[in-house]
Amino acid sequence: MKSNIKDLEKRVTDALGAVEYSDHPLHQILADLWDYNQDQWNRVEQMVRVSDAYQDMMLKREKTLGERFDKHIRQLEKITRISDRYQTALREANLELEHASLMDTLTGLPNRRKMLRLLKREFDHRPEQLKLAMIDIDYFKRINDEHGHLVGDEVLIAVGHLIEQSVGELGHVARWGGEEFLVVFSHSDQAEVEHCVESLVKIVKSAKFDVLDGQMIETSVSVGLAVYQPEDTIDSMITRADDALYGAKNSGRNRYHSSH
Ligand SMILES: Nc1nc2c(ncn2[C@@H]2O[C@H](COP(=O)(O)OP(=O)(O)OP(=O)(O)O)[C@@H](O)[C@H]2O)c(=O)[nH]1
Repeated sequence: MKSNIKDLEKRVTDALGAVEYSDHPLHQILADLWDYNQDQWNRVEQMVRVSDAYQDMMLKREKTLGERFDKHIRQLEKITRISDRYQTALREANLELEHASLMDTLTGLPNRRKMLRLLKREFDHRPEQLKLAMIDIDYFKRINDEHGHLVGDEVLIAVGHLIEQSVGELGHVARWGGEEFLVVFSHSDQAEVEHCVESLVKIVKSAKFDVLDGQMIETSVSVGLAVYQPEDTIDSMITRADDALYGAKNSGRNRYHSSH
């Protein structure tokens, strides 16, 4: 607690009794002591001011650093979000590409590539269950020649749908190429498959396709059926289905033949 000089003088005078304080030898010593204390006090005050200024500066610097850190974090978050979006878009584009590369753009059916994959999988797992039906539209060239290519396309699409509907859950249908379709049956017995193929031939024959130019077009299909044999490979099964189809064509079309 800092004392006032007047208090001090009074306390000293009181302590010395009647003696006049200003004449006393202690007067100068106490005055010097007072000056010395005052100096110390000023020094302490100055140190406190320096310390406050230092703390103030440190707080400001901390704040600036914190703000910069937050800004960097925000930028990082933004970059991460952009990168996530980019990766998702890339994944989706890849899936779309993959899907597009496996589908026939005209009929919307799986294409030959996809069918070969499926065939390989089925062949690896349970070949003894496999039956293939190669289906070809009869005299399709005539439809193109008489009605034009666009009408031919419509007939192709319509026949593809009919085949898909007729086969249903029994098998998988693909556009094999041109006016040919391939059906893979992997879990049905021979009688079931033969019945399916036979009714498919009838259904196409009795259908009337209402196409672009307003005319009703009729057509038919020929089918070659290959049932798995122990020595078969995928290629040999396809060849046997093709041979049977050739037989059906040569026997007058609008029918199915089984390979031997
Ligand atoms: N419109 C259209 N025609 C196609 C397409 N792909 C193949 N074709 C046509 O299909 C026709 C096939 O003719 P051919 O191989 O002579 O057979 P076809 O006339 O059906 O006679 P058969 O098979 O012997 O009964 C050709 O004229 C091809 O141009 C297609 O995507 N769209």
